[in-house]
Amino acid sequence: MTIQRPRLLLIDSYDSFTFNLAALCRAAIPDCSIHLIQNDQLSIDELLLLLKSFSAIIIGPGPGSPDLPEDIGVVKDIWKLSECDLLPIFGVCLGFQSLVIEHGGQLRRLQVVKHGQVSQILHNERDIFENLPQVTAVRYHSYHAEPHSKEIEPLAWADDGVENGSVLMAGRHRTRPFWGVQYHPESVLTDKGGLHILRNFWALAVEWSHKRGRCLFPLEPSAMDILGPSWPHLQPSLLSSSQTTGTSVLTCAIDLPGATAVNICEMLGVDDHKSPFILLDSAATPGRFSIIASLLPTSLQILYSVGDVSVTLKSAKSVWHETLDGNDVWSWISRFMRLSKARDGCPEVPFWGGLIGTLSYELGVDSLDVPLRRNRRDMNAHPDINLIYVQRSLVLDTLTNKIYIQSLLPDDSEWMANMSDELKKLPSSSLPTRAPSNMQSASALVEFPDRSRYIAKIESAQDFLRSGDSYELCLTAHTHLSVPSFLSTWERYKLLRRCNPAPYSAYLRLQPSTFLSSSPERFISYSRSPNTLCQLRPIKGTLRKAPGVTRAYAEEALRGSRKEVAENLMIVDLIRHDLHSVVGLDVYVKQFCQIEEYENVWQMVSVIEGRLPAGSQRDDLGWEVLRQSLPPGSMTGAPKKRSVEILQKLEDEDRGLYSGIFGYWCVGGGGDWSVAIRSCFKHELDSQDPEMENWVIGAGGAITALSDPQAEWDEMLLKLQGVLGAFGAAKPRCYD
Ligand SMILES: C=C(O[C@@H]1C=C(C(=O)O)C=C[C@H]1O)C(=O)O
Ligand SMILES: NC(=O)CC[C@H](N)C(=O)O
Repeated sequence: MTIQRPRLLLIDSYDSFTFNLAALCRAAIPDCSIHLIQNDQLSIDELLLLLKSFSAIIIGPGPGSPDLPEDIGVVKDIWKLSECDLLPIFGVCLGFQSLVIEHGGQLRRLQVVKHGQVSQILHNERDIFENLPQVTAVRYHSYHAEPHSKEIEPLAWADDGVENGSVLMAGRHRTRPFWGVQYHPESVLTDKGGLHILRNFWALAVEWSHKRGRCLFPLEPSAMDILGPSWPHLQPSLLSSSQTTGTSVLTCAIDLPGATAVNICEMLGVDDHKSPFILLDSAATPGRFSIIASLLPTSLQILYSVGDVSVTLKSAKSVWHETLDGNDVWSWISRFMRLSKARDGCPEVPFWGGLIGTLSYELGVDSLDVPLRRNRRDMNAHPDINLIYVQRSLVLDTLTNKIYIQSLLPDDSEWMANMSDELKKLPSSSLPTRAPSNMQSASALVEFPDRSRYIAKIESAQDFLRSGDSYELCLTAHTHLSVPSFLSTWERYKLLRRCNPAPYSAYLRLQPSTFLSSSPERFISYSRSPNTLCQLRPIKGTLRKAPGVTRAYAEEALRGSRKEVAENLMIVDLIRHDLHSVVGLDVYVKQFCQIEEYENVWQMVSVIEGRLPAGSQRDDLGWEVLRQSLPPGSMTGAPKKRSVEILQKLEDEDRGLYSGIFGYWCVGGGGDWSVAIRSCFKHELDSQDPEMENWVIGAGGAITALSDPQAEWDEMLLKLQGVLGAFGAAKPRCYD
């Protein structure tokens, strides 16, 4: 007799924590395989045909309300299974609420919603809580369900005191094999109420199935066609093996104490504004390497905007298009990088050559299947993908003062020797950047977001949080600047670098867009294969630096604040989900809510890492995680899809390059991308007047139910302030 592996059906209601639940199930139920469907993917009749092949169903959390068909989908009908179709079911949050209300219970709104809040769970140590004395668990909910019939047996509660009184936290059906919890067993801060509960559920489920004599049928090929492969899985398109062939990277390292990225750029002719220029600048710690491209007239630029059926390729002399032939742009870029694979670069240098540039926020919105605003192409839109293939580069290690001169071109030793000679002639430091004396008189016309409008948007965001549609929303707005163009974009970048030096600074002149960054936030970095390690570093929690605001003060104000930790936790859980969806099980939180110091602010930063099982060969794993994780969770809120839909309505215009990402994918396989915040950008055609330039600065912050609208407005201005300095502008006094 063959022993069947347990097989779970996980129903997702478009949540951003679903793969965390899948990982928890794998840990609790050894060797189980998990098939995931969306709650609107199959009708109940289609689902009934598949159920005999599953050991149990897990119903995940989600935005919205369990009594709205568009939010709950097929889950509503699952509770009505006939005796012969019956199987064990476990519901989490939205799934639990549905269980209770479909068995006579009442759905109610919490008076004080709980998003990312940790509660003590009181229970009677029975059933799924057997052998569990203490449970502290994370809650993400705006509704709660009260059992009004004998059918549901309550198993656990949270005592919310005057806020909400006693709130049901778990229950089971008295006669049918249905269980559920209101809290989130899969959250990283849920202690004991996660793994043990799932294990206890599984023991009870096995016992019930055994008594019933229920046996598991194999999954037929037709069912596999509907369900797709089980999780975790490697998509075949991503199973490319690591090549040992490919271009050989030429590297020459020289010691140049005193050399700066600014000096090197100026030596390379950054002030010639007719051609593109690229600097990824580690202008502050923890940044270490600064990358400067030495571009050629033949350097290839790759441009794409959502909806295009081809990729536009450009060099100084020509423009041509390559059709996507029904494939998506992501696989086009993956293929490009596979064909550009290189070897033998210096292992300690993160970038040997490869793609550098920007990906817009809307590219991510589109990949979530959320509709974009109409007519976005009528304006001088920035391309959604704007990358340059860099074949010659200089990488400055700011720690050792070594410069690596690198080329992917064959027989390029003459260029390398000349470059080395030129670099040795550089003065040993650059002159300090000063604001030009006429800066104030020719200062910028600044159009700030309207305060009362922004506050009204914060309040509507909070309505969406109270109605259960989102747990956190990162609301943002653009500030538009019109400035006389007497200062070159490079001079402006140097001012920004001086006002707000940051680890992910950048000067990217990628026609038609010029993008200047002083970002503190890494989105994702991924190491070279094999055993690619992906790291994401979301920031949530911002505090202005001021006299008396010491590290100890910032620790207390950020790490000691329930509101700030909740904001950060929600994004940590969201990113764990994004990573689990691609890499499978090996995802962990390396750092939780640490305080980091930047030029003008203290920030609270978490670090989440994920790795494929040893031996897996996936050259584009990092790219796949990047693609699945856009837009960055710290810029959307959670659950991501519903939050982005809400933000599309609340915000007035496309975010464009702001909130997207910028960085590189190296021909050796690694990559490093940052979140495009504390930055500004302009389009080369956006001013009718050649004497004027129009710049955009985006800024915003995460709104939660605990947010104070005035404080959120101030936080948005604080983030704006660091960039306004590069324009000789300041926020209006009347806003203080
Ligand atoms: C939205 C911005 O920043 C984001 C929001 C943060 C917060 O809410 O504390 C911190 C860093 C970013 O993820 C911005 O800088 O414009
Ligand atoms: N996390 C959840 O599943 C939340 C369920 C529901 N949207 C609520 O807010 O109550």
